[in-house]
Amino acid sequence: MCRVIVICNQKGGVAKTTSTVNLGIGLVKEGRKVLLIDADPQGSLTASLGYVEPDELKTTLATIMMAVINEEEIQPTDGILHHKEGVDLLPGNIELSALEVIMGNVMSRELIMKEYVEQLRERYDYILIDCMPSLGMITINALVSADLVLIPVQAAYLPVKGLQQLIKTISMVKRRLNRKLQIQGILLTMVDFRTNYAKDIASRVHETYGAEIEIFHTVIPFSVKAAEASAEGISILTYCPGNKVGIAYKNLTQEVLSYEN
Ligand SMILES: Nc1ncnc2c1ncn2[C@@H]1O[C@H](COP(=O)(O)OP(=O)(O)OP(=O)(O)O)[C@@H](O)[C@H]1O
Repeated sequence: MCRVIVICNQKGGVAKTTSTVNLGIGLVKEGRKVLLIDADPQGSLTASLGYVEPDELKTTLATIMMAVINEEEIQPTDGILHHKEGVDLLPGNIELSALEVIMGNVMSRELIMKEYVEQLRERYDYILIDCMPSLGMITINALVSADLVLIPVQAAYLPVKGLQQLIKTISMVKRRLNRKLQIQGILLTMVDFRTNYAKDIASRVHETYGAEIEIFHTVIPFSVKAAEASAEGISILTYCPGNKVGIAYKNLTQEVLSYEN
């Protein structure tokens, strides 16, 4: 059974892309077939897997969604790239911004991505969708396509307001468009264990949301190696396997796998 996980938070720079890459490749290393979809016009997921000029790619999530809108014939594998670490990637680029505007006039516009993702379910064990930092129509499409939402939260400020908006949007999508949608958990990222502040934020997230939402036991520490790995176009699991961030993503992978049972 394929599981579609959306990595989502409308706050920018909270490690959505880093978590998509390292959880995705972590799952590949555990023998799962994984597709990553870049649903961010910045194309950071695409770039951090080594395709450093996302805007030059011909077939991307935007062109595929446009083909669905125009009812053109597409093969499910069109545009999918194979990364050297064994993960597949449907790239994304700036054309997603234009698409978001065009979609304003399209009938059943929330369902476009789902129509495509459904065709891919039989080919993969996991499909991870990396969202842009906004709750616009592309992100809504990702939530409608998904089974689970993973919410990275940077332990650097108290994210209460932003998270409430996100949780409200997820509940609305669940009520109106995708009844099976579940929040898999909040993932605390970039935690600097040397500071009391980070520890304080972590415990306040537990106090505020712990009763309502799962919080992953795994916490992702802060390390500059995370940025170095993405500049090399590979996961931190391969770039620096013994690094604390790599170890944390391996633990996160095990937690995600434990939901298979
Ligand atoms: N554990 C970590 N320790 C230190 N730096 C990190 C860590 N995880 C990610 N980063 C860095 O933080 C920055 C933001 O991370 P990332 O791009 O994954 O966030 P994002 O939520 O996807 O951003 P956006 O909202 O712009 O799409 C990047 O420079 C990344 O390399």
